[in-house]
Amino acid sequence: MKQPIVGVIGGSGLYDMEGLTDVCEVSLDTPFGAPSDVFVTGVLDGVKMVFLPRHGRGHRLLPSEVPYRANIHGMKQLGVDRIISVSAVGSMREQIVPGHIVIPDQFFDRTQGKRNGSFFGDGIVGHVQFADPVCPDLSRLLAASARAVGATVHEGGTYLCIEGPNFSTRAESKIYRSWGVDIIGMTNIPEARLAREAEICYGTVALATDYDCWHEGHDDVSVDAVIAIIQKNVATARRIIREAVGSLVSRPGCSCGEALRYAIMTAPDAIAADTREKLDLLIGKYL
Ligand SMILES: CSC[C@H]1O[C@H](OP(=O)(O)O)[C@H](O)[C@@H]1O
Ligand SMILES: Nc1ncnc2[nH]cnc12
Repeated sequence: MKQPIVGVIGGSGLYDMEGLTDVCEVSLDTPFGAPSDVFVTGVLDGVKMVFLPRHGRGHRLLPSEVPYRANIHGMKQLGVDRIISVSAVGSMREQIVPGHIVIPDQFFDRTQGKRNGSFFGDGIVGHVQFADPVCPDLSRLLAASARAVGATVHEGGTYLCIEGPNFSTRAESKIYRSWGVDIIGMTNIPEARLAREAEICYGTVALATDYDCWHEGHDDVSVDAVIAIIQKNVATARRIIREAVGSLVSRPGCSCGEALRYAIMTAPDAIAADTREKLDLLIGKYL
């Protein structure tokens, strides 16, 4: 049975993985361009790991500039079957206090079309199911792991993804709250879509860093406030990952690994050879 290979995509404040043994830096290219940075591979408590800082080391890439397709394709090339995303988010609810952990189970897309959230196109059409955008098994494990390390964790919740890079206006923030969202960030939606198309389980550990700008009793979100909370809590995120990795089972019950089985609309003989080659790693087994 295939042993799990766990990918971690580190967000704001998480630019490396501690505790890995057999560490290697892997620089790779993809049919979708260059990833955010080199991938760091290694072993954590006996489990193979692949780490990538989403914004690159030194935090060089805007949320809209992150090469999401290359990042997920690179993870797939390295055999990753589960991705843990770590992200800083604003809280849209009083009870989600900065420092708390949220494991979202829904996303709401408010990006503005500047990112490519699909591997399909160029003569091949596919539509994956996305009603439940995160892996339920991985997310349950992440929530249990967060509890196990003593974090205050909110299991479930809707992550609203804005384009950024600026934070929201107060009017936007109040309207988003009226929509019933729980947290706000700028990065997770294209990743989750692409991970589903790549048949990789995806789950998010969201660290609440601020109350955005809707809360009259708190300062409006600013980078220095976000960084201060992340610095206090990044160790918790690392402990959650370690705890989760230690409890992984090799075969989850979810259907993420078969997301493309009924998704491809294009007749196999209508797919051009170069498109077929470009997508071979993702769809080859179905053609
Ligand atoms: C530094 S606050 C805004 C920034 O932080 C979040 O990034 P990530 O999801 O990579 O942790 C948010 O989405 C913004 O990109
Ligand atoms: N308030 C906020 N809005 C968008 N992204 C964020 N990341 C952290 N806090 C955020």
